[in-house]
Amino acid sequence: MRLEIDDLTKKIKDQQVLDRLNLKVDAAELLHIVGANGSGKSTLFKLVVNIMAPDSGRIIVDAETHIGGLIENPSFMEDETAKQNMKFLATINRHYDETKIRALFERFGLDYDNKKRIRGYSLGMRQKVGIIQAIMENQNLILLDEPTRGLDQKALETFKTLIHELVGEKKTIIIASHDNLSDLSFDRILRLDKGKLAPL
Ligand SMILES: Nc1ncnc2c1ncn2[C@@H]1O[C@H](COP(=O)(O)OP(=O)(O)OP(=O)(O)O)[C@@H](O)[C@H]1O
Repeated sequence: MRLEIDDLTKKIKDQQVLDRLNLKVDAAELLHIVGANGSGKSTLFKLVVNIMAPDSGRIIVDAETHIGGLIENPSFMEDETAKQNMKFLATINRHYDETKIRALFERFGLDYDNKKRIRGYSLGMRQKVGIIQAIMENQNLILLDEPTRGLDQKALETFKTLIHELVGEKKTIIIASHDNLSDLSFDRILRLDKGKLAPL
């Protein structure tokens, strides 16, 4: 796993969202990026997963980096079930591990065989499915944008336990949020402000 960001710049509609931003992430690091609404957290993640192009600067990832991401509101095929969505998403990389996914659904109190369409899922349920798809293929760089949004207390505990397990498995995890998630033991906390990352 390697992630290095050099002088990344992105303007959206005349707003300088990212301004020569630099970041070097260590393998197995648990990193927290804190930023106010609109500070550019989602934009940064979109650039890292390459669904948006920077104006300048570069993002270096190596061939061993397999990224899993929950960015903004997780989007799914709304008229399909959770299982159909997971199968589809995993098929892109041919890593469909039903036993693992089923266990993750159970931990979050979701029924993997529920025939309900994703359209009928609550915000918290969607968020859980979004977290699961970001980790279900053993991804080694996990980007989570406001992952705790909509989660109830029980789901929050499950989420924290899961993060600790992933840290134990030496996964590199970046969590972006507007508030501080103080009960996760982050290796580093950075603030995104005025387009740049700085120590909190
Ligand atoms: N598609 C778009 N059209 C217009 N403006 C956009 C678009 N995407 C992002 N922006 C603007 O870019 C800035 C950064 O947005 P971004 O979503 O990256 O912030 P964020 O830190 O993730 O915010 P939040 O915490 O509210 O999710 C905001 O000012 C936003 O209004």
